[in-house]
Amino acid sequence: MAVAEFTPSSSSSIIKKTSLYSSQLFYVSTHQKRRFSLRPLQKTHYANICCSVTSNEVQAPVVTNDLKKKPECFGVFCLTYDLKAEEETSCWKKLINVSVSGAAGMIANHLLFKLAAGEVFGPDQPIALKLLGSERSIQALEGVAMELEDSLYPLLREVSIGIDPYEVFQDAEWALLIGAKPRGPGMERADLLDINGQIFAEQGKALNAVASRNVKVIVVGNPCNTNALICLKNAPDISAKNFHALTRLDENRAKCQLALKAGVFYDKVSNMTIWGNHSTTQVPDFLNAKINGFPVKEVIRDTKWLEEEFTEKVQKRGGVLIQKWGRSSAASTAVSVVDAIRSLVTPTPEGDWFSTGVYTDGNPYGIAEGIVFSMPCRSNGDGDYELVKDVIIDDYLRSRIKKSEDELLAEKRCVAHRTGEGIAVCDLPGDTMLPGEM
Ligand SMILES: NC(=O)c1ccc[n+]([C@@H]2O[C@H](COP(=O)([O-])OP(=O)(O)OC[C@H]3O[C@@H](n4cnc5c(N)ncnc54)[C@H](O)[C@@H]3O)[C@@H](O)[C@H]2O)c1
Repeated sequence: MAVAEFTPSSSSSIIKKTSLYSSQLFYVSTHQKRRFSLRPLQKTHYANICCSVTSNEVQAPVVTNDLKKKPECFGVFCLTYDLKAEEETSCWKKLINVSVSGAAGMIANHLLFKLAAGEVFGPDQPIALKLLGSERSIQALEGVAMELEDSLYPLLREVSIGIDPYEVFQDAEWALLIGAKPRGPGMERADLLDINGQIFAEQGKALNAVASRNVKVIVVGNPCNTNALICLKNAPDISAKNFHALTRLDENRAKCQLALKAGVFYDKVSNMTIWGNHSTTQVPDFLNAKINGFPVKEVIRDTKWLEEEFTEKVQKRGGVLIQKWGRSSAASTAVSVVDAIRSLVTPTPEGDWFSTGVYTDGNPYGIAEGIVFSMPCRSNGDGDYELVKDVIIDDYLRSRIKKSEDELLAEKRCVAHRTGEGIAVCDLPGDTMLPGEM
C-alpha cells in the first residue's frame, strides 16, 4: 500500500516561481541552483514595477530602467505604464504569504482565485501564493499557476509551486492545508488516519521549522480535526491556538436548512454552532442558534424536526450532494474556507459567533482537553479568537457533544504514534466519516 503520494525531500524538490516583480517565469531547482526563463510573462504594467516594502505599507511603485530594458518585458506592456498605478498601489498593505497544499485539487481550484481576487483578505492586501502539490500533481500545479497568471490579478504579486513543504511553507502567514489522500476502496478508516497522519505530521514539522511564528493554519483535508491535532502536535513552537479544522461548511449548511424551514433568507440565521468532529457525529446546535434574533425553538416549534431531520440533514448533506453531483463539494467548501478566514480577520458582529475546530485546552464547556473540537468562537479581527462563554448546554446537546468527543478521543488514540503520545491503539467507533468527503 502506498503510504503517501508525497515524500519530502529538499534535495529533489523543484520550485517554480512566477514573480510579477521580475516579470519572469522561471524554475528554481534547489539541486542545480539555476534559473531559466520559460517564456516571457505577458502582463500589464504590474510586470515592470517594483514595490519596496515598509513596515506596514507597500510604497509607491517605481519603474526601473533595468527592468524596462529586460528582453522579457516587451511590447505594449513596457510602453503603456500608467503612472496612476503608483497611486493605486501606494496604499496597499504589506505583502502576505499564503501557502496552500493540495493546490491542484478541486477545492483549491475555486479557492485560489478568490484569494487572488482579494475576496478573502481585502482589496488592499497584495498576496504571494505558494502552492504545494504532490509529485503526481506537479504538472497540474503548473497549469494552475498558468491560469493564475492569465487572470491578471493586480493583488497577486507572486506565485510559486513545489512539492517540498519546507520550501513552500517558508515564511507562511497563512497555511491552508487542503491536500490529503482520499480513502481508497476497501481502505479501513484507521489506515486513512495513519496515511493522512503521516502527511500532516510532516507538514506540522515543516511549519514549525520555516513558517512565520504567527502562522494561522486551517486544515481542510480529512479527517480534518485529527489531522489538525497531528499538525499542531508536530509544531511545538507555534501556538496550538493557531490551528483550525474547517467546520464552516457544516455551519453554512446548518444555517441554510434553518432558513429554509423558517421561510427566511439565510442572513437572518445567526449564532450557529457546529460542535465536535467534521463527521456524522457533528452536532448542529439549534438550541443557541437564532433566527431574526430569536431563539430557533421559538421560531421553529417542531422539536422532532429539529432533533431528527435537521440534525441528520446537516450531518449527511455531503453524501447527498455526491449522489447528485457525482463528486464531493468543492465550490461550497472553498467558500467556507473564505468565510473561515474572514471570520478571523474581521471583527465578529456584536452578539454573533462562528464555528471552527480548535484545540480544546482551557475550554469552558467541560469538553476533554487535548483534541481539536468545533466550538463557538469570536474574533476581534486580528487573526486570533476567543471561545464564547455564554451558551446554553442542555441534556440533549450534552449527550450529542459527548458522542463526538468520544469519537475524537478514539481517533486521537489511533494516531498516538503521530502525535508523540505513545503507541497507537485503534478502537474506533462506527464509521462516521462524512459520505462523499472521504
Ligand atoms: N473540512 C471540510 O469541510 C471538507 C469539505 C470537503 C472536502 N474536504 C477534504 O478536503 C480534501 C481535498 O479535497 P479536494 O476535493 O480538493 O480533493 P482533490 O483530490 O481534488 O485534491 C487533493 C489534491 O491534494 C494533492 N495531495 C495529496 N497529497 C498531498 C500532499 N501530501 N501534499 C500536497 N498535496 C497533496 C493531490 O495530488 C490532489 O491534487 C479531502 O481530504 C476532502 O475530504 C474537507
